[in-house]
Amino acid sequence: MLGQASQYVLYLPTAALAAVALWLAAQLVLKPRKNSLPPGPRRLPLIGNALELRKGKTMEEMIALWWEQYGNIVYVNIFGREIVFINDLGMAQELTEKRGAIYSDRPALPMFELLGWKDTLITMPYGNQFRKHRRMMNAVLSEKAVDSFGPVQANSAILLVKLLASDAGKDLEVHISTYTASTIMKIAYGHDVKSLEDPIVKMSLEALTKTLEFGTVSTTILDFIPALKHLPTWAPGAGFKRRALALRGKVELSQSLPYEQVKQQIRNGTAPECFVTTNIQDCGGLDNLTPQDESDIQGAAAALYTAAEETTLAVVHSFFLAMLLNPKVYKAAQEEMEQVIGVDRLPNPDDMSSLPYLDAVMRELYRWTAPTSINAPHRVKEDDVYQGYYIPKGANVIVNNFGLLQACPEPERFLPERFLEGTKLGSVPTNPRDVVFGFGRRRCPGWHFADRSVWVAVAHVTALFDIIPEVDEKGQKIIPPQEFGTSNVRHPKHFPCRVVPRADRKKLLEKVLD
Ligand code: HEM
Repeated sequence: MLGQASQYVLYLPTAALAAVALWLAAQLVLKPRKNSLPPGPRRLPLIGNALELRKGKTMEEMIALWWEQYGNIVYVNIFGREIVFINDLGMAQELTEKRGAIYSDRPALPMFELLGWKDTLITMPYGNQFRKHRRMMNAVLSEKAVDSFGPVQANSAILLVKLLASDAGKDLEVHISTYTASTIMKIAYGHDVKSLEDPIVKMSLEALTKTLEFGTVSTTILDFIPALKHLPTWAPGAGFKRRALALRGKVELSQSLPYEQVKQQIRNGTAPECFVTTNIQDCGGLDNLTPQDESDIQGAAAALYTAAEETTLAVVHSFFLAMLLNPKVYKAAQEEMEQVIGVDRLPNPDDMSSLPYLDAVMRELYRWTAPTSINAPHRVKEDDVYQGYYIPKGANVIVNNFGLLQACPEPERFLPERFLEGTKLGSVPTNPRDVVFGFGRRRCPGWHFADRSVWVAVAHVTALFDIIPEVDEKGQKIIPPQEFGTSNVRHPKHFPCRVVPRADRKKLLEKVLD
């Protein structure tokens, strides 16, 4: 008979084998290997799927192709940058909300940094500084706080009405842009804006639009091959760097100049109440500001304008196109407004809940426009497993907002009825705001404010104006095509139209213009 100790010796190889088997099983179950990455196009060594990008004209087209071929979760690797595209609302919410602790980071955005955007929430990694900026923003942009902006938004709406009445909407985009700038500049810096010729707005707008020309955030050449930022400016292929550095001075000035203006006003005792003054006071006043406080307040204020301008413009501009192409819808919205608030006063946000048809128009507007067709990337902080798929640490999870909002019958048609009767809704969520403003802990902090701004503009226009086709030299109506650009924020392409006072609202309009 063997002693106890010898028995253990005999069992050792078996135990070791069992341990190895268990370890292997655990690796397979808990940490699926690379071959269980989500489906996606076949990758080539080093360049991964870079050649795939030739197949579609835009990122949206590429994603649509992959979606069709591989399903709701697609893995793509471009020069080592791992991207997981999500084409399903439930998946998007599960990952970014329920697993928000690890799905709320942003990837480094070297092109943004090269361009001089600093301490801006939009590109900030998930961490303490992120939480500080979200807190600063929530203090002024929460649903409750936004209630207090009623007078600012009403004044900006009057400015929009005046501009539209001045030239029958000939410079439509300029007027909407002025409207957006006037609300956000007032809130951020207490700065009154009457036109886009305002020097601060002019500079900020140029910095923003030229930045967007560099490509969709996180999908520029530099985002895929960050090492390219070290190319000397004279090198062939370094054109992007020369252009970026040429713009950098303007980007930096667009952040510092309005901020310095408020500081000067504080010194003079003339500072208006606004985001910058409130935050300087919260830090104990000018004398107690640390350099990091200064950089944070400056960056956060600039982010307000940067994030608000193009997005709000895109949605309000799309409203004009939608109403021009769908006169019956517009007529129905006007009739509802007439029945509910009459003809003697202008609508205000207190009327929102009494105008269900207009609300359905707003929902369809967000769906149809899909202003942020590709959501901003959420970087994964740790390896994860989702539905058996391995999601590697560092991957960028990008939700295909456009795809989610197109998942209904006749997606190209503007049909507010979808949201009233639930018909032709397909798998589009009943509130497209749950998609267009993003997800989880990175969801747009300005969304209450943005939604109000869009509603106030849309309601004022509906109350006072008709939107009719322009005519050509032969007197024929020009019906523009339903076309959108391909930039980061989805805008309608320029289209002609006339915005004329409603015949039976002239008195009210005169009162407004007085
Ligand atoms: C219709 C207009 C707007 C749309 C469609 C929109 C949409 C979005 C989306 C999709 C994101 C990314 C969310 C994510 O990563 O999941 C975002 C982020 C952001 N938005 Fe908006 N937005 C709008 C207006 C505004 C306004 C008016 C403000 C400020 C007053 C604002 C401030 C921001 C900021 C600061 C971020 C960055 C948040 C972060 O990274 O944590 N946005 N927005």
